[in-house]
Amino acid sequence: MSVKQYIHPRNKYKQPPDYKQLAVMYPEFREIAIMDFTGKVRIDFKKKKSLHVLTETLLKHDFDLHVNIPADNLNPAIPLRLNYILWIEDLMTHSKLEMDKVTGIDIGTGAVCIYALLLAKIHKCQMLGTEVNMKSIEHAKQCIERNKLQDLIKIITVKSDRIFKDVVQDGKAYDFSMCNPPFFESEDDGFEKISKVLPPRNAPTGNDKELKTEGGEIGFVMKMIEESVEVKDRIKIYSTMIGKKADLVNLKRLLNLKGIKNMTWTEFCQGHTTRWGLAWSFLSQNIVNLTTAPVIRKRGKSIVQSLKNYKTSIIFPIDDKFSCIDDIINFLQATTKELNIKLQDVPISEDSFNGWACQITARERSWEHMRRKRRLVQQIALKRAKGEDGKCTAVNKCAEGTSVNREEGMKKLNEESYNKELPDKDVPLLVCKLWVETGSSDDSQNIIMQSHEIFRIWMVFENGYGGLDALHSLRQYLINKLEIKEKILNNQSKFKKKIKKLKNKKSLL
Ligand SMILES: C[S@@+](CC[C@H](N)C(=O)[O-])C[C@H]1O[C@@H](n2cnc3c(N)ncnc32)[C@H](O)[C@@H]1O
Repeated sequence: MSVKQYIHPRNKYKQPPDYKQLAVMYPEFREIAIMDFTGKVRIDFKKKKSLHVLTETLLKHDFDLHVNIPADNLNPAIPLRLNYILWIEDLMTHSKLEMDKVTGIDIGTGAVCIYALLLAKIHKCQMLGTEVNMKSIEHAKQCIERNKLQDLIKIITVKSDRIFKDVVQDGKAYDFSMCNPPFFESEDDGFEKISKVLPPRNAPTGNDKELKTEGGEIGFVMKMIEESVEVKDRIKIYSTMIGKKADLVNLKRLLNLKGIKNMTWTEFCQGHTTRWGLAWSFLSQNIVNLTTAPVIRKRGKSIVQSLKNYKTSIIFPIDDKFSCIDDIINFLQATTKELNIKLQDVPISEDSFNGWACQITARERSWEHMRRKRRLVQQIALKRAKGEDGKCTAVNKCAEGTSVNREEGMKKLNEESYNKELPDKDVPLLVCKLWVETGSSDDSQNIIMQSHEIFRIWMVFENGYGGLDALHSLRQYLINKLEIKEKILNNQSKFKKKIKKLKNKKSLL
């Protein structure tokens, strides 16, 4: 499957640029173009100069923008920048805002103020670029003047320990903010780190000042989120690009911790690199609902599907009660604690699974006791109610002694099942892994274009004398406790048939 299929559908670089045509039209491009013996024109991506010339040529050819990228500055690769801009367009349209009327902020606009230039040129957006580096600011201003976009773009200098506070102090409101944050920790040598892992496909570009920040990318975006809580809806939609999937997962958790549920994320796929976009808003979902905004997410086969052990799942739609993975994690942690089930987090490699995993070990069918306990309490309440009506005094008598009877009953019940269930106290009843992930309700698609999101809790059997029967009974308990019986999207008839078949063969327990 081509990587290009995940690029935004309106991104013109879905089709690679025609290098031959560019070489014919632009002498500076001709200088870096290489023609092979078949007559095919290519460029050397390992040369910094070639990357800069390619970007300058594409800006000129496709957008009528005239810039020169300083030799020691970051090369703003256009297909990625365009993917981000197209997502901003989607978010604005989804929020019923017209692109030619919106005002945006580009945090850390850089020496070429690339996002501001493109948005002003394509849509006539009013843009404010913020920057800490004086040299970049000077160069960005030259780019704006050269392209006669002074009426649409303004650049301001900000202090390096602030993100929005210097920007919105004049009381002005903005429709969106965007940012390509500095990626590396101040202490890191990012380039060295990258080149140690992989021989780079493209020459690294950019200097320490524009690429490094205290706390790295995650530190920068955390500060952005903190400040956004103060600035609130003076910016309608906050957004940022993210370079590492692990950072995306942690930042989504931070938003959730702050109670910011009106959020979304997407993938920017172009060629060999993937980046992510995260957006959030403090506006009510009646005004701007990011949770239903268009997104592009590669389906990617999660590693759970390739696991050999028997597995079943609970699939249900995301709603207000369970709106993000953290809600499910909290639910599972609380429920297993209540049931005296051991739960241990399972570390997972960041690229193979976009979710959370744990291993649980149950020594007894504590969930069944819970169920019986609940039924008993319900029965007692019913009996009491009948007694209060005066219709059933005999039962009422029985209800008077309920607490004693109930405790005794439960003790007996526990003893009975303990003796029955634990043939060897060292062998657990059930060990299984739980994998929690989000996905789309339409499994037939490779790309998720709209966030009709669902939760999938995979239950993967590991061992235990309770066998698949225990796994299935715990699954049922979780469904009841989640109160999703009516909403569940996968029915278990196949599973039940399989259990029945296995039981008949006496291969269970
Ligand atoms: C990775 S570069 C992105 C440049 C450009 N936006 C792009 O996408 O090519 C990050 C930029 O953020 C700037 N920067 C760092 N801290 C900042 C802050 N607190 N406020 C605004 N800009 C900052 C850096 O100087 C650098 O130019």
